[in-house]
Amino acid sequence: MTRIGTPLSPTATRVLMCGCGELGKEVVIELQRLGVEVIAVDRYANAPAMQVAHRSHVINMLDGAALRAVIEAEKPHFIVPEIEAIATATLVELEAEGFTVIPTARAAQLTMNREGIRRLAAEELDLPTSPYHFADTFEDYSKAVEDLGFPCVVKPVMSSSGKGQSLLRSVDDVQKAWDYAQEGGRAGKGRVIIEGFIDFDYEITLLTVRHVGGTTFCAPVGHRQEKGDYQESWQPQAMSPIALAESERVAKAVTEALGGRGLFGVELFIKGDQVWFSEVSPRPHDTGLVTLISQDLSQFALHARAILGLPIPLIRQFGPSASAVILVEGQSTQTAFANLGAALSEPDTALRLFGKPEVNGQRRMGVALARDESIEAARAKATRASQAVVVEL
Ligand SMILES: Nc1ncnc2c1ncn2[C@@H]1O[C@H](COP(=O)(O)OP(=O)(O)OP(=O)(O)O)[C@@H](O)[C@H]1O
Ligand SMILES: NCC(=O)N[C@@H]1O[C@H](COP(=O)([O-])[O-])[C@@H](O)[C@H]1O
Ligand SMILES: [Mg+2]
Repeated sequence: MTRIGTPLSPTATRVLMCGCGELGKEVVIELQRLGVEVIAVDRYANAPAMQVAHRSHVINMLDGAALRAVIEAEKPHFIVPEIEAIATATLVELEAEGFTVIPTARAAQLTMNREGIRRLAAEELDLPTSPYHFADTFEDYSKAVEDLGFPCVVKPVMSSSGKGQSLLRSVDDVQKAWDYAQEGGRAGKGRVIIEGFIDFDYEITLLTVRHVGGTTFCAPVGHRQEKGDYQESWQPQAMSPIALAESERVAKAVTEALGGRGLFGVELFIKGDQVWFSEVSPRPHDTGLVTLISQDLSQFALHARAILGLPIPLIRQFGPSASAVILVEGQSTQTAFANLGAALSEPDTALRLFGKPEVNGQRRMGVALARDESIEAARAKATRASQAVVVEL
């Protein structure tokens, strides 16, 4: 479809975003720039993407009937999942009824649950992954830990941003890691994955876009995670030509298997020339926030173009760039961000403040962005900008 109508008129091109966090907000801004009518849906009011959409709905997106009701009422041309925790079985049904899900309903379904995507990658596509087991009971989980040995990693099968995830170093960690995984899953108690620990040199996200003209890779994004949650990312990550070629092979295989059009974040672990597939987001990736300063077409602009069937002839990379998150800890519904003059005092810096309406515990509320002459300098600059921001609860 290369035709875009007038928003709020009978010719409108309508996109419904399922999930309205910081990633969705930037996608919505890109869609708005192209004159798309955007309907935003999430579990709470005033979510970031709702603040830049034409209208919004607050529903429990894990409730298939509620999701169906909104979609049938809004009749979007494109349904764009932004988080994993959605009633994806309903998306599969809606797709069969003629709706278009980005990239595909099956991709959303397979990646909602770590088991779906892991079995596809390791068992069907034969891609290298960490060794793994799934377990539903403490007993099976203990056996799996014993089999894989220490260190190993346990995660709820349905979770993201490291929620419920633990690194087990010894038998002393077994019980508390289980308890945390049972609390941390987005959809409540249940199955976990236990993975052998990969002692990688570095990890990357290979942003891969499937568009009308084929598949294009962005320059690799390196990142640093703490407790399963991203702290900083940079682009380009230096890689050996062999590791890069292998990364692109893996990314191509997994995105081709998921199909459809859109931007994917393929997470890979690298040691020397060796590459392991970890997981994939069939949507923009948090570590890809760096592309807001590192590329002429950010991952969000690429997603918008791919969704709408618009060409992507070239992605221009602007050189060493970095992002550093702004995490807020505490409790507030009126967080303020001060000292912004200092945060933005250096050239080639930028900030995104997501406008999340509440913090209760720890929450990513913004990100600082920077470009410089080297990755080291860009990382240091982004971190300085992030740390300069003074949070008032
Ligand atoms: N098997 C493993 N070996 C070594 N490190 C791992 C392993 N699994 C996860 N990690 C580390 O934990 C991080 C988060 O893991 P993972 O991506 O599976 O969690 P997540 O909750 O899906 O996070 P997100 O939603 O942010 O992608 C990884 O990026 C990596 O740094
Ligand atoms: N790793 C996945 C990720 O970063 N997802 C992003 O975080 C939002 C949820 O934030 P919240 O937990 O603060 O509501 C999601 O809506 C998405 O934008
Ligand atoms: Mg991940």
